[in-house]
Amino acid sequence: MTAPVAALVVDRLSVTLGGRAVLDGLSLSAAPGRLTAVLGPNGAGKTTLIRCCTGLLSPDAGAVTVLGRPAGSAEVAARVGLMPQSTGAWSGIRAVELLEHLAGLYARPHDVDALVRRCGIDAFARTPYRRLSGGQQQAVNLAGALIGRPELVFLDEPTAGMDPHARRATWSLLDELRAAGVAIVLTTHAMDEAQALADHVYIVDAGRVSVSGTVSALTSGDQSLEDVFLAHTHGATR
Ligand SMILES: Nc1ncnc2c1ncn2[C@@H]1O[C@H](COP(=O)(O)OP(=O)(O)OP(=O)(O)O)[C@@H](O)[C@H]1O
Repeated sequence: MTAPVAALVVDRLSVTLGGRAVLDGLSLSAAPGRLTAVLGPNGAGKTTLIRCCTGLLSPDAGAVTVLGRPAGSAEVAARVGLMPQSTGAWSGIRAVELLEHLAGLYARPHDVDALVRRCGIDAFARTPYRRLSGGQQQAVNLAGALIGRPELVFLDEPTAGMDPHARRATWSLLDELRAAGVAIVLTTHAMDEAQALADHVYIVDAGRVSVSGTVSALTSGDQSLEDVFLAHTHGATR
């Protein structure tokens, strides 16, 4: 059996911002039907990595290949989803209007009503975005990332601010996406989340991968994933 083609290949990526090396030769990959977790302390470079992978930022060195094409190329833009940490000010638009607008950008989008129900946002789908709670905004942002049926989706701390019900509902949605063959790249500070969801984990520190592997390989012996994280990263934001 041949190995599945990688959905994402990040090859020795380097980015300098404000005179500082934010990414420093970082390499990783992600496969279809797998959830890849990128963990790291505040300021480790996770969001910068996602910005490079989605074509929002050009690296100083290295390459990112997304679905077989260079990151940011027009051919793959419609096949990739992004849930950023913050969407900025959507302001007065209602969730359902936002999703209808986004659906119009794709050739084969999900049905908005069905996605609204599946993401548990029906109760507040007609509330202006700025009036939503933090966790409700996260749920809308997740729906926005999925509306175009992406083959590869980047989720930057998708469950931050969600209550345990919403978090578990999101986990089950991610399981469904994975089973449907979607490649999921997720960042989180919740070690239990990474432990529960990830097929493969990359722990990033100061812009490079300090250790990687499956959860079971990383946590062999008595170590929890948090122990491994603490052992392979530095505490202070630099
Ligand atoms: N435009 C910029 N100019 C200068 N420095 C920047 C810029 N954008 C990001 N940085 C710096 O790059 C570093 C990495 O930021 P990044 O947002 O990628 O971290 P992160 O791993 O996502 O952190 P967190 O877990 O807190 O979200 C930080 O120190 C940040 O201050």
